[in-house]
Amino acid sequence: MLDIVTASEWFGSEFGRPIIIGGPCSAETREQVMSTALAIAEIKEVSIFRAGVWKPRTRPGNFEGAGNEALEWLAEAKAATGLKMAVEVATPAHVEAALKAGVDVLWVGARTVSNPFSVQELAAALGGVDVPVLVKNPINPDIELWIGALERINRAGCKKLAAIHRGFYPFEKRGLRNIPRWEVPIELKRLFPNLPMICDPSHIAGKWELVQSIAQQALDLDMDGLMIETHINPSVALSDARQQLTPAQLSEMVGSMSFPTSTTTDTSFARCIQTLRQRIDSLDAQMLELIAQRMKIAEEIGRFKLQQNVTILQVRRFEQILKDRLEQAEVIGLNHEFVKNLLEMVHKESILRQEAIMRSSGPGERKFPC
Ligand SMILES: O=C(O)C(=O)C[C@]1(C(=O)O)C=C[C@@H](O)C=C1
Repeated sequence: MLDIVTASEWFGSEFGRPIIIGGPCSAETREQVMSTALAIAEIKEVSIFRAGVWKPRTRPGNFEGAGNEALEWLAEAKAATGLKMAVEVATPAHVEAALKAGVDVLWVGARTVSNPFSVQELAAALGGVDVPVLVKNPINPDIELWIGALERINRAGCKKLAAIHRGFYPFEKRGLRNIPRWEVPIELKRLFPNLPMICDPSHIAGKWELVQSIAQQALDLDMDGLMIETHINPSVALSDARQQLTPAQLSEMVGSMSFPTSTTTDTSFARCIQTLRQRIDSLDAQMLELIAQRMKIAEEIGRFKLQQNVTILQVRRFEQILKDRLEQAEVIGLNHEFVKNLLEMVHKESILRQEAIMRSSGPGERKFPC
């Protein structure tokens, strides 16, 4: 369990869903921070300005952030725009410097979250701190590590918590920069329904032109906000140049997106969805009943195999099943990958049941080849 307060209580009543965070990957110069912040402040939906001050880079020799000096630029941007300021912290010294400079929101990056030692040190530094802390997912889709970081920070006394989904490391570099694996943030939402979930479509997309469709997908999946990298002139950005939007593009994007709510008071919608859900309930019940019948048959086959000393695995038969069912799937409009996964799961369960039958056979019941 996480002991958290809702996002609407973070900064007073005017603050809430969706939480839109915009700003450059890195704070590079005073001019870049000020011009980006002033332009972003014109977009009424954006309430928080983000900028990396200390940049954890994969390889040495790249721009590693402007450091403490950038905190002064952020303080100036905050005074000029009224936007809340957010920075990434990776060490207790970062936490101390950021809070001293009046930073309003801290986030913990994917690499830091991947290391419980670092998270524990950060948690100790965050003890009793009242600013919101946003916890990015770890690099690999390890939900326990993500939950562990949230718990460590929460146990230190931080109640203004949110998670950020920024996708997971792809072993092959093609298509999106990070693999979304939407099922992971969905599972986190299921486990912690009151934990705000913010999506970072910039890191998932890796290219500015793909950011909007990922952002829309996140909102359709009931995420509570977006963190979008925005730079006054992305072509000269010192980090993540390819995935940053201009403030004008951010404004257009936010204006053209749909922000669905998780529920509605419309009574005809409620009636329709209730009828449709009842049909789904009934079909699910039939589906499970059919799977149970199929398993009983697999067990019966297992008992014959035991008597005749025949192997459980029948590759040719399973291949034939896959081929036939996938042909049928295509005709009736079911996704190939989905049906293949489903059949593989069903086959695995059949095998487990037949193995249990073999294991429970008494001595002498099993023949051995002569
Ligand atoms: O046909 C069989 O021999 C079965 O035991 C059934 C079944 C299945 O579940 O479809 C299970 C295991 C075999 O590898 C092939 C198919």
